[in-house]
Amino acid sequence: MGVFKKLSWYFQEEKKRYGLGILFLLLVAIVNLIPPKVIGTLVDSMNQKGGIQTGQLMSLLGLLVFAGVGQYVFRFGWRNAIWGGAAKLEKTLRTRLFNHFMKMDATFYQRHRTGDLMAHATNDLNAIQNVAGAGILTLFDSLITGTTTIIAMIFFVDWRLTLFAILPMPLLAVMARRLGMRLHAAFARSQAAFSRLNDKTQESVSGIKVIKTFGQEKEDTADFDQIVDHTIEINKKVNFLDALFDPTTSLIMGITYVITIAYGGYLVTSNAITIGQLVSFVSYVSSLVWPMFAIGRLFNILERGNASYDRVAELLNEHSAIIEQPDAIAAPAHGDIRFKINKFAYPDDDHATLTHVHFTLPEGHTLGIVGRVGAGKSTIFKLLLREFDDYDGVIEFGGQNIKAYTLEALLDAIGYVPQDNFLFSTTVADNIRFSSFEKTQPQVEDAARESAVHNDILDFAEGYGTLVGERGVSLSGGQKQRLAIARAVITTPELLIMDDALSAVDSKTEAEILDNLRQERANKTTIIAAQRLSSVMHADEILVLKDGSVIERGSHDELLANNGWYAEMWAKQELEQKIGGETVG
Ligand SMILES: Nc1ncnc2c1ncn2[C@@H]1O[C@H](COP(=O)(O)OP(=O)(O)OP(=O)(O)O)[C@@H](O)[C@H]1O
Repeated sequence: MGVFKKLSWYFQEEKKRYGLGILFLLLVAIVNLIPPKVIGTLVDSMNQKGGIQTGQLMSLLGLLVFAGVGQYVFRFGWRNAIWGGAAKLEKTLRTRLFNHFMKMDATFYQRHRTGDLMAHATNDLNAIQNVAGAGILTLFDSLITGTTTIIAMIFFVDWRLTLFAILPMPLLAVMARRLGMRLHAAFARSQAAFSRLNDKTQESVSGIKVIKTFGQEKEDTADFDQIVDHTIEINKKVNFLDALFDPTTSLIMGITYVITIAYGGYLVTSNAITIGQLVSFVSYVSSLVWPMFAIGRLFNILERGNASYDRVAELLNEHSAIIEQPDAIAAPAHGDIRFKINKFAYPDDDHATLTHVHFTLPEGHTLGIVGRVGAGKSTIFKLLLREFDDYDGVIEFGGQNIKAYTLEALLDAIGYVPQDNFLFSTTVADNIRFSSFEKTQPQVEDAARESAVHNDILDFAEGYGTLVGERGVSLSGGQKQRLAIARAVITTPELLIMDDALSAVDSKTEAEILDNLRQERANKTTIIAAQRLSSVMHADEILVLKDGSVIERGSHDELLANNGWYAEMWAKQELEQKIGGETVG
């Protein structure tokens, strides 16, 4: 019952709706008492000498029609109120959870796996919704129907018969609870097996090219079959337990009917009750099956809901480490960038990823950052984007600490092209105007021209209207990178960050894009991280990073004259270019 208390804020908010729902449940329970009573009276009247009078028959039939119509209306009423309340709760929690996910920082996503977060957003919310729907229904319906039926049995028939007849009923609740628990555990295993099967299917389908290239079809199919067998085995257990419900209910109800007929028959023969009353009683007994059964089910619904509520509440209680100051600057950031990091280590990592990385980037200048894989280039960007706040040092944008801005003001000023691009399942045009949907088609096309992807887009079957992403056409790595650049440059950001964003385009296209950027962004600041040195050779300053520290810095010419790592790498890449090889890092 604890989960009802935890959800009391919601029931409080929706007390009118739930009050109405419960009132309708009560009305349904009351009209439900009419048909058995009417049938009993009919039997008794037909048993009388001279049979039933037409007038009496008509009024009894009228009562039955009234009960039928009443049930129709009141059932609609409670369904509307209670199921509607449950759906509204799910929507409220879903929106809250989604907004929370949006607010959380990078460490949160490092702590929680995407699959788990998705499970919370689907299964857990479903279980909580069930408490506000089926939970409330089963609780009140079983209480109301159970009580009104027992009262009717006592008043309309006989209290002793009632007492004997309901004796086996608690067994029904116990059975529903115990079987329910076992079924729940089996169901959880079945869900886990199903997730595994899902993962496997997704992995095999998306990795089909690799599987075929390596001739692993047989092995993969065998692996798949094994997982399918395992899933079926577990589901058999679920079906077995599920199949026990009906026969067990029938058995317990059978015992109840035997007691009712035996003792009720005795009461009829001893003239304590009439035949009609016994007929009514049998009908009332069958109305008690559901309430008893429901009480057993209720515990399972509440238990699942409770565990799910705790998991969701725990997630919602986590706070982002990135906190905006109450008086944060909301005006978009612009101006020089001063990056002065003495030390930064990722959370839960003792080892410093950046040490003494200092640079000043005047507004309108371009900075190049090069270095081997894992040198710390992307980490610099993560700090600029305020994905992590916990470092020794300071980062300023336009003379203000970046932590002094609202996140929106900071991020609006930055156009970021990450290493791994993500395209949404929508049109090419909408992917480009992702951060600002008000951009017009000509603006979208300008951005595409600037990133040298316009002609490629015109070659697609439906041009800018072509669907990309999961359900769309497959794009080459270079096309994806250029679309990501277009998405970043369309807002003409104060600071453009390109994190190895040209690695998949050929040298000619790279030169074209860099040339466009120099022209279009003459007064704007740009930072380019790259493995290929030709991407940064025109930068005003280039930093060479090694193990998170700056080991060389200067312009392209200065670095060549320096004869260090940069000069050596340049010579190597020049040679590769000449012999037509690929870039190495
Ligand atoms: N979220 C993280 N948590 C812990 N360590 C991380 C995290 N991200 C990166 N690292 C580590 O920090 C170091 C620097 O990584 P970073 O991605 O900044 O390098 P990089 O120079 O951008 O390399 P690449 O060109 O491959 O992206 C690496 O050793 C990496 O393993």
